[in-house]
Amino acid sequence: FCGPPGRPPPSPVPSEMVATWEAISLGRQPVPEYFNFAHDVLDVWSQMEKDGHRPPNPAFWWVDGLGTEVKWSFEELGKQSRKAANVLQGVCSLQPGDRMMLVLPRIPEWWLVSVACMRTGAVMIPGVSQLTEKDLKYRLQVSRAKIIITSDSLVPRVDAISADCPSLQTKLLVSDSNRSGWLNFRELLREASTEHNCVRTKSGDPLAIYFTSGTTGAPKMAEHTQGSYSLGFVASGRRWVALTDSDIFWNTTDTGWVKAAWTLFSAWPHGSCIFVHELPRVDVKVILKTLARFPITTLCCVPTIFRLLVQEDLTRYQFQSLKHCVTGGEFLNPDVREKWKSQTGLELYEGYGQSETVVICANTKGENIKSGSMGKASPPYDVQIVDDEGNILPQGEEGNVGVRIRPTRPFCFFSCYLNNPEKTAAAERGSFYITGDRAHMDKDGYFWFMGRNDDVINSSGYRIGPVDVESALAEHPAVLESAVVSSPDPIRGEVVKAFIVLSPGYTSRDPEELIQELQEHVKRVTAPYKYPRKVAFVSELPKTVSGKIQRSKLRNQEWGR
Ligand SMILES: Nc1ncnc2c1ncn2[C@@H]1O[C@H](COP(=O)(O)OP(=O)(O)OP(=O)(O)O)[C@@H](O)[C@H]1O
Repeated sequence: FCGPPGRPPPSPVPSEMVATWEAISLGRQPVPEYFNFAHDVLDVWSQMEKDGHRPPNPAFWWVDGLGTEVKWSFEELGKQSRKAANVLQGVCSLQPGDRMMLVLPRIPEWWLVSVACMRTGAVMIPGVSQLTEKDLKYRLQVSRAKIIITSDSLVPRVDAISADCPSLQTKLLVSDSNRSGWLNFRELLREASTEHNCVRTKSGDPLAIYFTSGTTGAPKMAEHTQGSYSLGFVASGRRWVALTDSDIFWNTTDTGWVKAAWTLFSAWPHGSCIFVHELPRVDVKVILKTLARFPITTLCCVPTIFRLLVQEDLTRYQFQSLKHCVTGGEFLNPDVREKWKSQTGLELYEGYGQSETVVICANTKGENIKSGSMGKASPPYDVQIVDDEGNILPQGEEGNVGVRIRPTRPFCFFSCYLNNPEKTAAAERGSFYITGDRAHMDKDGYFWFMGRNDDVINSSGYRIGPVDVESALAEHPAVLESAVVSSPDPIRGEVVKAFIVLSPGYTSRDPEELIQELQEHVKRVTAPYKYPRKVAFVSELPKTVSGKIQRSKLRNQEWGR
């Protein structure tokens, strides 16, 4: 079933088919020379659906919270995405290998266009709707994207810079109204043919480009291949996300982040349904009501959202079908996991990875969870703690999280930072790719995250990971959330400073007294040298649109950078 397009796909038994993909995903079988997710996965599921080999739940289920719903079977998804592919190849003249920027809110067209890119062999470059004119110009210029597809809100920003982007030939708008200089995607889709021959892509052909967030210089373009993403999530989709063809999986992520692609490539190989709520902004009440109202079986949110969810009285909600919850993208405080578990009876499985990779570590279903650890290495990755030269460090020692890339680079890995051989080389030390994160591994192979390289605090010779201090603070009822960073100190060089958002009910406490209480609390629950010598109460923490705490902003503020 990895054969060329054109031939009707055979209809194997789902379990056999998924087992083959999983064996490839685990590195136990070679990656086929040719692979195209739309043809080799989605169209095969469509056939199995027709043959009655799949439960009747949709492949895609979108709600806007106002009563509008879109439900597609694999067959309907196939039909609509073939129409979309015809729009891209026809009026937009997109050729295989051409790049397309995809900046849409959580609307069904994001999934359609992603699949249409696969069908046409185009390379998608997802981005978030918060991109400024400057961000858009930079991304369009360096990627030389030929098309951008977006919605109304971004039109003025794109129009303001498109004259400076010579490669940009077509602007596609997803809207019910028309704009001068823009093609209307919805109108074109309505007219398009449902007949389309999927392009025969090689597994090594590019599939997607993700811009890194650019914490250390200009954002870099991490390129993934067809094989990397299409097959790289099958194993973690089953082991970490525990997906089957009867599951309905909701990940609240923004479409511009890798997590949206992670979800797509985890869920659909298993025949699961991807559930989407338009969710224009994060609203915990909406999330809880949605979980109660729809038969969602599997949930993924960033830890920040779980931190907010556990502040609510969860016993007021009955989640009719929820049975498996995963999180990742930043550190999960053990306290949050325990509160979620005690209130819902559900375990929270943490995973760890990057835009450059698939899942690096995870707490998989059925394995013992060590609270505070991000789990064990996710095969086929060989993950080790290494020094700055790439030498493997002894168990328990803190170092860089490294993924082995020599003698064999895992297939499920970014190919390079495009146009940036220096940065690509700089991320490699010896036989390892260096993630930029610090951690240690215990004797059982569990990884314990300490912080990003830049976030680790060095105070009087002690190295302190911010997440340890934040987790200790999280155990105090006064703390809603916190961010811990280094702050200059004339004697110690740098000291630990905690920025704390107080829980409701604690805001009227005497600040000096509360600071002392919190400092004593941290000294009690973790090594005393880690306690925050400086504390500031704030109303909110700076976060990325994906909800991650931006410690670098607070640190720069402290150091006057
Ligand atoms: N489970 C986890 N625990 C702790 N940190 C995590 C976890 N999962 C992901 N991360 C953090 O998120 C990073 C990867 O995130 P992503 O690729 O989205 O880039 P980003 O957050 O935009 O960061 P960058 O600034 O490096 O571009 C990891 O390197 C790690 O620092």
